[in-house]
Amino acid sequence: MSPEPRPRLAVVLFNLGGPDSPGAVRPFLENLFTDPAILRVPGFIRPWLGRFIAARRTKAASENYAILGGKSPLLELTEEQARALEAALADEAVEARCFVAMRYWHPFAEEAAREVQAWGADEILILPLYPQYSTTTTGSSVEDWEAACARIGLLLPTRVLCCWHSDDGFAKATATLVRTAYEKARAELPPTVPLRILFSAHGLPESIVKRGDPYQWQVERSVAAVMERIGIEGLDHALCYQSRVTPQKWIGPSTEAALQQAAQDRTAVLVCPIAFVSEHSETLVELDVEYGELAHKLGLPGYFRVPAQNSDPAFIAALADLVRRVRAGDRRLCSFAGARQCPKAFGDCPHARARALMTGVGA
Ligand SMILES: C=CC1=C(C)c2cc3[nH]c(cc4nc(cc5[nH]c(cc1n2)c(C)c5CCC(=O)O)C(CCC(=O)O)=C4C)c(C)c3C=C
Ligand SMILES: [Fe+2]
Ligand SMILES: [Fe+2]
Repeated sequence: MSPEPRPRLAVVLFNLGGPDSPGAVRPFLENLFTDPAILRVPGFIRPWLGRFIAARRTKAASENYAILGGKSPLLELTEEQARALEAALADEAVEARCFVAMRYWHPFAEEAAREVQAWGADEILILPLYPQYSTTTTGSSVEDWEAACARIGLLLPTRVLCCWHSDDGFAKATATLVRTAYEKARAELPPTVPLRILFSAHGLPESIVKRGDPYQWQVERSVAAVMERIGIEGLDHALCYQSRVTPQKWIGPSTEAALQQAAQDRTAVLVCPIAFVSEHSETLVELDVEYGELAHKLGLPGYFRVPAQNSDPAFIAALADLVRRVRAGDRRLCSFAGARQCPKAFGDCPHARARALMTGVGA
């Protein structure tokens, strides 16, 4: 007798996406800057203002992607994570397959949703590759996914993992990467030179945080969780924010200011990306090239970087564990069935409040 077929679980990984050729840079930026979660201006101005900002940003962004061979490595790396996660979930009571849905470039949510439909999934689990919830990232992708599913008539039981900023597996895997890089940097530095861990997160306009976006608070929680797992008493560390791309006031301190502070303190730095789990232009160009040059100009006694998690086995195991726990209904995770109901487990996810503030709907 052949065994009962296992129910099919589609795990959908959300990420931001990036251009796959030099010609894609401008339309990718147009998609990004016309997203109402990113450009919060009245709807009638957004299309032209978004396109205008995108046009102005195209040259600088193209120069960055040119360093990476004219395209972002994000899709390839996210696909690798998807395959590794699938392998880690191979022995489950469900048959799990991972799909990638990007927000601003291919494969868009609708392309991913069609693949899920064609595969014949029985249930869906949304796993954003953003550890911290922001209305500009996970929030925007969830809206986009729901709209895509409605368009193609994909109506399946769906669980959404809202955020995993302090997850034990994520924090431990990251702490191991930090410790390894720390020991390597320490070995290269003279013993008298101090070394500071600089956690660098993607910035956000301050107005978005003031309207209730929980991202900054969750980033702080991630830093605390990783530091706790590193477990070395009194380790010098600081948090800063990179990638400001609009003239408004963004949350700080900026990564530039943190490097200036390190120069004043005559300390070397080990930069650790804390809001990205894959390498892309903001790690490989902004951190490695631009801030590396700035560190050199400022005369820092050393500049090192912790690699992003990518498909690090401990990190993939942490993602697999999250998938299992969300399916099992672990109330300690902030997951929800249907984007408009967040249980605010542990009271530590102000995500539902953020949604209400953004959309006027909800909690
Ligand atoms: C107002 C603009 C932006 C906000 C707010 C923002 C939030 C935000 N973004 C990420 C993660 C990524 N951003 C990436 C690229 C990217 N982001 C912006 C603008 C905002 N992001 C731009 C204009 C770009 C394009 C690159 C550039 O012009 O410099 C990427 C992908 C990059 C790649 O190489 O593929 C990621 C990932 C987070 C986590 C976040 C807020 C929490
Ligand atoms: Fe961004
Ligand atoms: Fe939530």
